[in-house]
Amino acid sequence: MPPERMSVHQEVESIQKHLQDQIGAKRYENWFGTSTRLQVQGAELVVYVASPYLVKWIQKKFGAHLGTAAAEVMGPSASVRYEVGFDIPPVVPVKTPQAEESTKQEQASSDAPVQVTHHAQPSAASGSKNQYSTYRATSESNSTKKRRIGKRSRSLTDFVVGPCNELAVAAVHQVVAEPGSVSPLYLYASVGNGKTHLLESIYLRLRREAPHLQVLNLTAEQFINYFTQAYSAKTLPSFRQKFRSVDVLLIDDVDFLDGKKATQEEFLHTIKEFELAGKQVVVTANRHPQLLTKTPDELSSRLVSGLVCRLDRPQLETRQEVVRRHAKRQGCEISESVVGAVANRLTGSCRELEGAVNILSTWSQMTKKKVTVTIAKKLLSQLERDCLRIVRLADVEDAVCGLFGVGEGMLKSKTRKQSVAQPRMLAMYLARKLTQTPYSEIGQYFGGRNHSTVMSAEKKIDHQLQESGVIRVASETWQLQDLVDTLKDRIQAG
Ligand SMILES: Nc1ncnc2c1ncn2[C@@H]1O[C@H](COP(=O)(O)OP(=O)(O)OP(=O)(O)O)[C@@H](O)[C@H]1O
Repeated sequence: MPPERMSVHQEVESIQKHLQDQIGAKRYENWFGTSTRLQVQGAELVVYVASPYLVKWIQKKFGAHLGTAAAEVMGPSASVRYEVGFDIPPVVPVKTPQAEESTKQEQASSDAPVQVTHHAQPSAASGSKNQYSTYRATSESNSTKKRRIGKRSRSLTDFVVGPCNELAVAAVHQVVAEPGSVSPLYLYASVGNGKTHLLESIYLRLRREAPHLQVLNLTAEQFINYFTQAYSAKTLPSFRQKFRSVDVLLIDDVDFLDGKKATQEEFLHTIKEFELAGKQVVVTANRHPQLLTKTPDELSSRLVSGLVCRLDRPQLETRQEVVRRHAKRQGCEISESVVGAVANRLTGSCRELEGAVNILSTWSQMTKKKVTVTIAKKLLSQLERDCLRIVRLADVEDAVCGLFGVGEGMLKSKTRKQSVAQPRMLAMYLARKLTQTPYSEIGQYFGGRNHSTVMSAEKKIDHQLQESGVIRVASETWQLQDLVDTLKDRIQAG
């Protein structure tokens, strides 16, 4: 019988001890004291490192030691994976047997017996084995997102495909089958509809099926951080070399770059290099490249030059399947009527659906009762009441001005210049659709205009939407539907 394994906490301690013995206490303290953390996950030793530069360094200098220590403590099939993250998790928690079990279940339900950047060598075999490195950047793009370290990885098989996202999913399959063939791939959607999930799926698939490729997965905010750090430290050449030497670049939330001139320029050069080398870039955003209004034309036209796919809000069948699968993952048994009740009620995003299932599941665990349709409806109406956001006219005004770069107060001015009149018309339309405000009050708000002006704005935009029309503002032409969807999402998200 194989010897029983220690707890993960003991294993980490033991690996740390082995490392100290191999490299000496001082070097250990220097390199593994504060800027690196170790975690044991199943048969993997995960080495969390503070920056991509450090990853290379740690792999080169200590890859073999880490491999040896992992093999000694966890057994010869142990493997070592490196993760990059600003939010390095605190010292490894001691896992309870239940936690261990749930980790195993999560791993089993994930696409991957996800695999590792390189296998640990039981003997003094080397970091040179480690001819490929797959980074995973793990700090978050903005405060609204949770960090991904320790979170369930989201795989392609977990992703529910429906008419709302099938083109995007087909493109993702193409990217993993032949990296570089659809580049740049630009995926955009409103919040919670699968952008990050698809990016992570690409990362996982490539790590498993093309481990020789270097894949860099990070958020646009991290890109900015690395860039500004390199800029201040005068290490831009090394930054460029590191970023441009990877084979596949995955960047989440590129809308975050909007208006950040210096980083946009750097990003543009990065994309150009990738294009020249026939390498793959995949980016996600909350809107079409054309609606990145503070982005230079050269960059937005690069971004549309590959394939641009929208992930629409999920239709009923997709929502139902998301609910079923998430309930199953939560171990929460729900009937088809409950699935229907949730999916009919929440139409916005998959994240919303998962949140609702979490509430039902928690209720069921706490009360030890099965969720009925009546209970589900009651819990969901409480949820809706708590989350209800009241849209004000000023929210509409802010969102429209922000998107078109119209100065404060201009929508309320008398000017009839097209660059202001068109956004104003759109603002009136959105005010009518998203608030309960009467026509006369909307007219009053936007510069003391008559109620008939608001009525005609509503009618005109409705008509143009039916005709799949475009709207011209200044020298730009916009797809009206995209514009309206983007603005609605922003206003409702607050
Ligand atoms: N089609 C889908 N099938 C299954 N799960 C999905 C699908 N779309 C989204 N989800 C789930 O919904 C949650 C939110 O998705 P994700 O984080 O990818 O959203 P996002 O589009 O990146 O949102 P944000 O704009 O906030 O970054 C995740 O848990 C994800 O796994």
